Amino acid sequence: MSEPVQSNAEDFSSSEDESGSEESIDTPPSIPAVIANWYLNENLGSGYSGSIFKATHLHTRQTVALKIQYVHHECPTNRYERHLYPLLQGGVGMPNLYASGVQGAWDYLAIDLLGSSLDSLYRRSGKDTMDLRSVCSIAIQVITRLQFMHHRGVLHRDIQLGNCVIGLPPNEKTIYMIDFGFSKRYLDQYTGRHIPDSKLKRDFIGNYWFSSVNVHCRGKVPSRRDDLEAAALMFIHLLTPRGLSWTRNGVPKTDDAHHRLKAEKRKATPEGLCRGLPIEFEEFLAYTRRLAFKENPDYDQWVNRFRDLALDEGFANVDQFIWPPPVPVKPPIKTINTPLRARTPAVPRDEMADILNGLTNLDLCAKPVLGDRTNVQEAVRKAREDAKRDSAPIPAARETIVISSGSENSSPVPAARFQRSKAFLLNQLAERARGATDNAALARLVREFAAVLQVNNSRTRTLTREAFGVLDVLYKQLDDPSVFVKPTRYSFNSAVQEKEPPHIKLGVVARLRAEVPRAQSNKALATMVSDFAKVTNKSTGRTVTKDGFAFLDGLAERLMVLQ
Ligand SMILES: Nc1ncnc2c1ncn2[C@@H]1O[C@H](COP(=O)(O)OP(=O)(O)OP(=O)(O)O)[C@@H](O)[C@H]1O
Repeated sequence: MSEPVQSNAEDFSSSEDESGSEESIDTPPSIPAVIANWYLNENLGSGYSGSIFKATHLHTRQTVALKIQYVHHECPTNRYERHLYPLLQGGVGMPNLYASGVQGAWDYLAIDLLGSSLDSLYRRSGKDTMDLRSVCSIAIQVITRLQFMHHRGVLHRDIQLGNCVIGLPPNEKTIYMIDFGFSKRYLDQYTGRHIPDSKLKRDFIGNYWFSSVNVHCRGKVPSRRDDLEAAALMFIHLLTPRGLSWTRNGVPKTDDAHHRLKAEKRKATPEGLCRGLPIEFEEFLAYTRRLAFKENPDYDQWVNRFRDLALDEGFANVDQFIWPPPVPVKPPIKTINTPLRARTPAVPRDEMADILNGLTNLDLCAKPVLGDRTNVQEAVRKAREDAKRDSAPIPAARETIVISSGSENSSPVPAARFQRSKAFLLNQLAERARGATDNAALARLVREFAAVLQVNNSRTRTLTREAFGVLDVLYKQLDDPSVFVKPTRYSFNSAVQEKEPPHIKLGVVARLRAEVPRAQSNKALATMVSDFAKVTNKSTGRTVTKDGFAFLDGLAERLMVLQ
């Protein structure tokens, strides 16, 4: 899927012939059966500048991966790699280096023998996306690996799926970083100073698919932020059917094709790339792009975000990469927190016909369904009753306040009493949203929802569990009106635990506010409701901001248009 930019994988043919080459130094000799003390077994893979063999030590019988390279290769990466390995020894997911040297025409590195790369696991799965659990595990582990490498003063500079491999049993749940051929120290070994930035455009080092926009498209000097941006693109790629758009035509063969690829990569925004994905991915990519050249990334924050996302989705032991992914015990429950794309398993073609036939014969009974005009009569009658009930005055003795559409000027109510009333009102709203049969009814409910939140009392502007309940029902109705699930508690609980800087919320909510008038379908609105709930959920105090209320207004208006 991805190749280092100089690549055109070169094939060395394996042979028992140990004699040196008579030919020019441009032509590598045949690979011998033994290099130093290592007997070469099968070829595990070949990269741009060399090959990897499974190899056995002639005396100790230790088995390793032997990375060999012709000494006169134009890109002699082993020569650099052997100096980087010692800096990385001892870290989780960092291969051990057992021996290295040059024998005859061959420069070799003996490292831990590891398992399959993420690239080959993903390809062999035959699915058009990877499951969210696996991607969360990958995110947690890869960010942690980069944290370690950066802590040791080393940049990877070639993050890609082929360079992330799993261990062999018993380490098969650990992801290892390999291929430090393009790696570089970014801290001076004597002074500890960060390498300087430069205005000069430099030659590109990295890979076409995931190298950052700054490095790939603008010729900037790579730093820590670029390793993280590449990782973010890799995670998004795994969750995107058929992958990131610029990866779909294969490796560019001409300069023109390469220019087109760079233009496409440059113009892709985090929002555009992550539509329908859990908000964490978009925010992570945006975060990596905001980092300054020398800035120390907040790795822990992002590891925690991906871990919490996985917990919210009900995945256990997510720090471990388990492949193939464990089958969920229960079918996943869809809530406002459920990503739309990532949780939708790819359906094989032959199963699709059965599913469509099943849908044709589906008996929906009398259950009102948005958009299904044949079974709404009963629901319309109920809606009319609801509307009548809404406009009727509420008995004074009842412990609630009157909220009707746009009633922002309600008289102040003592806080404790209002909190109780608010919960009651929100539960009522959720109940009515559940029975809503068209977008106009939902639009009215959204306005009422905003009105309940906006009553002149600062405590009421926060999203309580009941408020999340309303958003959950709304999301369900917009996303898939034929099924209803009860709102889950964990969205509220996790909101209490998590604190995010407010600026993160503002960015997303402002975008939602700007985009809602252009939403093309109820599904698109459902995604926005989900994003709104999540970002408010994960922000300090769960406060609904001005942008948040503007978003709700826009949502109500859009629902009226999309009837
Ligand atoms: N330690 C290892 N254990 C098992 N297989 C490995 C190991 N290291 C590498 N491989 C396999 O060999 C392939 C090439 O390895 P690597 O990326 O280190 O070589 P390279 O010549 O630098 O390649 P590239 O041209 O992709 O940069 C990997 O994708 C992987 O499949």
